[in-house]
This record gives sequence, structure tokens and C-alpha cells, in this order.
Amino acid sequence: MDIDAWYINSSDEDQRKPHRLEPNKPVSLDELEKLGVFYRKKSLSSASTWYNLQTSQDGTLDADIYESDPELEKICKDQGYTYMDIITINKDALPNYEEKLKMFFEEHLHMDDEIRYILDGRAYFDVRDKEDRWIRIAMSKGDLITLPSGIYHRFTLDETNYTKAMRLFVGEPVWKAYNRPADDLEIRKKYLDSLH
Ligand SMILES: CSCCC(=O)/C(O)=C/O
Ligand SMILES: [Fe+2]
Repeated sequence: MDIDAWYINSSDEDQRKPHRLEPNKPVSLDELEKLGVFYRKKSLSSASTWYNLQTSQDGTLDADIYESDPELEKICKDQGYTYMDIITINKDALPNYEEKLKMFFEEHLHMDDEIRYILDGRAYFDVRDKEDRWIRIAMSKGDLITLPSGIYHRFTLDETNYTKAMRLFVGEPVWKAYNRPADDLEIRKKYLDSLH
């Protein structure tokens, strides 16, 4: 499977659950790319993933050797990622864990692209589609995702309650999140204009 993404229900039950519709309504890589969301799965070797599309290359990322992975180095160089750090999200490792999880799950946008590379564990990113419906994207070890600046989104752990992720930026990191509503921001208007 290229990607596991799906429309979610509006239940208030635990955010860590999959919240699939019945029957499941999957979302393809292509549909995500139309929203400006680019996703690359470790095991993909020939699919037209965002990086392959941009470079016509076909390398394989390996989260086990992220400190010296030539493929990751190449991506950083090609995409201009100059900043990276690592966040471990679980109860014992992350200061103010509950508060941070609550913050990550508030619907928000950023001025910059959100680029995350999952080094271990699992998590979900939720993004809004053009009709303002939530799409849930399952992330696991070796997956890399880019959410465009201006897209409304949120993040949650899944029921395993653990993930370790690399956060990448072009230039200095800007962590500020603008919670919805942020429709008057230029970056939001620019994002909406980019959809067709
Ligand atoms: C996996 S990194 C934590 C989540 C985060 O930084 C963010 O902005 C979520 O939208
Ligand atoms: Fe975010």
C-alpha cells in the first residue's frame, strides 16, 4: 500500500483511535498531492512520490541510520533543509506532555511548511481537504511528510502513545502555530489560491 490515509468521522471519542468511516473512505497519494501534502514512505521504491517526482531519483530512506543516511542528506540538500532536530513524544520523554499533545491537536496552520520524518513509533497527521473535511494520515517509522504553509492541520499520537520524529526547516525554525480561525492571514489566502 502506498499510503494509509482516510476520511474520519466526527466522533468525540479518544483522538488516538483511527476514527475511520464505515465503510472506510481511503484517500490516495494523488489526492493528498492536490492539497499540497507530500508524503514518502520508506518502502516505496518506484511510486511517484514527491521526492521522486522532483528529482527523478529512486533512493531509499533508512530511519535506522538517519544520522548518516546519504539519502536524507540528499533530500536536505535538494530541498534546502538546513535545520533539523528530534522530538520524542511520549509521557516520560516530553516535558509538559499533556499540554503539548493538546496544543498539537488544536487545528492550526504555520507560516512555513511542516516537514516531519518519523524515526520511530507511530502517529497521525490530520489535514483539511478543499471541502473542509478531515483526512487522517497514518505515519510510521521511515515516513516523511510535508504539509504546506497555510493548510489547516493537527497532530496526534495513536494508541501506542509513542513517536520519535525529526523536524526539518528551511532556515531558522519558526514554531508559532496560528489556531483556527486564521483565515485573514496572507499565508492562508495564498494556500487557498494554490488549490485548483
Ligand atoms: C511530530 S512533531 C509535533 C507536532 C508538530 O510540531 C505540529 O506542528 C503539528 O502540527
Ligand atoms: Fe503544525
